[in-house]
Amino acid sequence: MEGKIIDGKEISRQVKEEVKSGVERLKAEGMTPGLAVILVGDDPASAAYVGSKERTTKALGMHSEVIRMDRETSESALLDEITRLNGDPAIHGILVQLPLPEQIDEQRVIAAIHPDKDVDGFHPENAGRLMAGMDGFVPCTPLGIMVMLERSGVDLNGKHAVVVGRSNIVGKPMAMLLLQANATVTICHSRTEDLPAITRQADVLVAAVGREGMIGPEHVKDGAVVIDVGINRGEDGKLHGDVDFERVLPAASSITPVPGGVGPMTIAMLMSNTLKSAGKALRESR
Ligand SMILES: NC(=O)C1=CN([C@@H]2O[C@H](COP(=O)(O)OP(=O)(O)OC[C@H]3O[C@@H](n4cnc5c(N)ncnc54)[C@H](OP(=O)(O)O)[C@@H]3O)[C@@H](O)[C@H]2O)C=CC1
Ligand SMILES: Nc1nc(=O)c2c([nH]1)NC[C@@H]1CN(c3ccc(C(=O)N[C@@H](CCC(=O)O)C(=O)O)cc3)C=[N+]21
Repeated sequence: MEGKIIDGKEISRQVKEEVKSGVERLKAEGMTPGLAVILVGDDPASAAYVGSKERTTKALGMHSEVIRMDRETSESALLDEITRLNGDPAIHGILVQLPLPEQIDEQRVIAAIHPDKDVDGFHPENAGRLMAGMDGFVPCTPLGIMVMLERSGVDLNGKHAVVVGRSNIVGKPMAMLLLQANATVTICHSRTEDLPAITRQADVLVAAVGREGMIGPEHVKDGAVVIDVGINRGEDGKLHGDVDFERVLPAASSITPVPGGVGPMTIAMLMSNTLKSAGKALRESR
């Protein structure tokens, strides 16, 4: 049983330590990495994530700017703010917290962020770079999962990885990274027929759906590695994953918990991407 639960909190702590050292090295060269986060509206969950990003940014010695905009903000006012941040030399990363209110077109907003400051990796240029195997920003959640797998000694070479979910921010980039690591990859979604038959083939199963406990023991092969991306607020007021943790645990060779799994890695990789952006800006200024 020992070591079976992949400790995302601990691995994220290590990544953040490494980022902190990198920030100190850049500062010694006169460069302070800066991250801007835009929050539109006052959804409590979004506000909590933004608060935690702000605290972490500062704790690692980086410059943090949080822009809070009214729920009724127009798309053009948000685009103006992004244009200003695109031109601000103190800002190396721009994150617009999703979801956005319905009067604002998410795709247009994402496309307005300069690709070199797109630390979320959501811009179509960065999505294309990932698909083409070129350097660029990789979305933080799938990138964090790759770091967790590496540091837990999971070998992906030739293994069957099954990703449940095909969003642009989690499922699709996750599948691409697993493919790059030489896994054989299957992507499942809401139209998939006989989901358990496919997920039971997985050596590595990634659940990124947003339905509490939808992955049960009948979905999991003995000895599989199970990664739970889902963040669902349960009726008990607590956070739950997409995986029915207690019932899947016996079959899994290793498994990530919620909370304390993928979530903390997402923030750590956001910090890592911001450091990477600032490092690139410094090199290009020379
Ligand atoms: N831990 C973290 O850091 C993060 C966690 N999350 C969490 O991860 C989860 C997924 O996020 P996100 O990708 O943005 O969500 P989306 O809602 O964008 O995507 C969900 C995906 O799940 C698929 N799906 C829905 N129902 C089923 C089903 N019954 N069987 C199989 N597939 C299904 C959908 O299929 P279709 O395309 O056909 O509709 C879709 O592709 C959420 O709980 C979210 O909160 C997200 C980001 C970061
Ligand atoms: N532009 C944008 N980029 C994002 O990366 C982004 C976003 N919008 N919108 C929302 C989702 C969700 N997301 C999470 C980040 C951290 C935790 C996290 O740290 N979770 C902790 C628990 C936190 C708690 O207790 O509330 C954990 O799982 O242990 C969860 C979810 C980033 N997202």
